[in-house]
Amino acid sequence: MTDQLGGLPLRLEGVVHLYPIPGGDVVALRGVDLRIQAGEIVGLLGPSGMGKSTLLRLLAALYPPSAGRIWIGDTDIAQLGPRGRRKLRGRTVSLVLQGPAVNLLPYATVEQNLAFAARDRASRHRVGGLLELFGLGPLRHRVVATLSGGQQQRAAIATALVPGPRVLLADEPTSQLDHEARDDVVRALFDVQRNLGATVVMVTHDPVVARELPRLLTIRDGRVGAEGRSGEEFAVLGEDGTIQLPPHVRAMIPPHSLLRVRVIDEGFLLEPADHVSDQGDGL
Ligand SMILES: Nc1ncnc2c1ncn2[C@@H]1O[C@H](COP(=O)(O)OP(=O)(O)OP(=O)(O)O)[C@@H](O)[C@H]1O
Repeated sequence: MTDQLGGLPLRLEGVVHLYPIPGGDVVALRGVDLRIQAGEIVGLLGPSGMGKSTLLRLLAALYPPSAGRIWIGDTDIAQLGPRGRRKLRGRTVSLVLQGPAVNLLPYATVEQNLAFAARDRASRHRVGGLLELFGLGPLRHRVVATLSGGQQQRAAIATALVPGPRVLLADEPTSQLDHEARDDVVRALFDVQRNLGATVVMVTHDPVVARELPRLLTIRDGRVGAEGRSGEEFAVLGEDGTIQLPPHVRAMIPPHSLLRVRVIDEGFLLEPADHVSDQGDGL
């Protein structure tokens, strides 16, 4: 048995992140507002290059945001120095990077990998339970490099959990896996949430994995553009009142069009001003 880890809530307000490059900055995130409850499991979706991995790396306290606030529980990462962030990474938050092999020592056994991640008595105590929880007991003496991709990924998740983090972050944990291995890894991530109680945030491109998740955040143009719950997609109203229209609606109207916001009994309508008739017919 493995003790409950107990998840922490995450809160982001106005998070902006720039990467300085010669000749200018790349704006990876341009105002992310987001709340994730303690013990939730959430997916980050979105087109390539829209900021998903940046968001995950900021949550992992790898570096501070260029602007904005990121709370993990009661701790604002933006206020921490390198030492504080390192401490948080070691104990409170764990990141499983894309490609299971990069998270593990390939020529050590599964058990040795977990044991190396144990820094104190409590985490050493966790190793046996994690091997059991992720079906790694029979593989404990196998050298990591001899395992399949799915087995390596389960070992990477178990290793990330040894320090007892309360938030687990995973960057495309099922990429490069066959269907069976993918399903095993998804089950393992649900175990982290359900059995250990940790908060889980994962980036995924896989629609099958996305369908399993109760909450999906779509990152578009460096913001949370949309949110899916129980198969239905919603636009998200930012703290500053902005919303992103869904791509199929954006395709109907050119950028910089004027939109009229009309309050009606049931809510409101957005009307492209060019197409509004004298009678005021909307979209
Ligand atoms: N270290 C870096 N230096 C400069 N630019 C970067 C760096 N890392 C990311 N970027 C840029 O920041 C933007 C967001 O990148 P990010 O990797 O967060 O997107 P992503 O949504 O995770 O993409 P993918 O799905 O392809 O992994 C992109 O324009 C990317 O080129």
